[in-house]
Amino acid sequence: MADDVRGDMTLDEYEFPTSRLRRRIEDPERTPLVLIACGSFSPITFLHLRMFEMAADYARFNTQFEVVGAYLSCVGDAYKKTGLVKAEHRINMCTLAVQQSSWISVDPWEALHSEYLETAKVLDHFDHEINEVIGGVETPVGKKKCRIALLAGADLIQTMSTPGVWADKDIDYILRNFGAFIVERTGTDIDEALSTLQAWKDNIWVIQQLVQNDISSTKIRLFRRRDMSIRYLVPEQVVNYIEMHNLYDEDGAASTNSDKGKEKKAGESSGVASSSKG
Ligand SMILES: Nc1ncnc2c1ncn2[C@@H]1O[C@H](COP(=O)(O)OP(=O)(O)OP(=O)(O)O)[C@@H](O)[C@H]1O
Ligand SMILES: O=C(O)c1ccc[n+]([C@@H]2O[C@H](COP(=O)([O-])O)[C@@H](O)[C@H]2O)c1
Repeated sequence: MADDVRGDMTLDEYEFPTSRLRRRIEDPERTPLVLIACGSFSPITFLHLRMFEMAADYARFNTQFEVVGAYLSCVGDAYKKTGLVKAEHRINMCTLAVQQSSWISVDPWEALHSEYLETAKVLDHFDHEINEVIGGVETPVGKKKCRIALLAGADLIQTMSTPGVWADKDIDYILRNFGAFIVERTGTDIDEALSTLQAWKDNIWVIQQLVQNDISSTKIRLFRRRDMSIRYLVPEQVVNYIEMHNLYDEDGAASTNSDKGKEKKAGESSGVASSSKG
């Protein structure tokens, strides 16, 4: 049965989405892996979706893991980041974006909370639902617990070495118990980003982008404000949703916070020509 995931649902109506989670693996040598991408997704882009495919290929060719599922978890409105539209819209856009995927799900649990939830708590939630409630996955040698791992871009892991962004105990907790698959990102020096995280290097897997893709949600928002096309940068259903709800347009009515201040920086780096609107 399809999962019921709607941006306007409440926590009381929430059920953990399981329809795209594979319940069995055939190779007894492999460890089942579930990838969790945490972020704003304001809006979700094709690069966010590509991250899952890149990580699955990486895991298959370079590790003993076997991917059995993946989740997008949108941060809640309390995060108050620049350009964040309401969680309701972000959940709906993510749900539309993964409609064609057989293995990527959207879990609205984090975003349905009115208070901010640290990523360590979000990963605990997945561990609880998948390994305690469901009990892991079947293998020819009995049930195995899944490895739950964070999937993130290099910029996110870099924030772990920026003082004051993450609690030290959370970095240790996440990288010791879960680990992270990190996708290279233009503009972030991966060696520098990892230099302070050497204690957990065995739990950090770095994925090269073989086709460099520098899409960012910031640029999508910027294009919208300048009345430029965002088609083929985000899934078609997401384009339609953004247009139907007038998201990321000039007045930013649906936003939890404004994008002011980010526009110039993003415009400079993306080579976007100034328009009369910009
Ligand atoms: N072009 C990219 N290359 C690698 N990782 C990316 C890229 N775009 C986003 N990510 C990763 O996707 C995750 C979710 O990111 P997020 O929602 O913040 O997107 P973003 O495009 O970075 O957003 P914004 O532009 O609003 O800061 C993060 O781990 C981020 O590092
Ligand atoms: O748990 C933390 O302390 C923590 C500190 C910084 C960032 N995060 C998470 O990292 C993600 C960053 O998303 P973004 O859009 O700011 O790149 C988002 O899911 C945040 O909740 C989490």
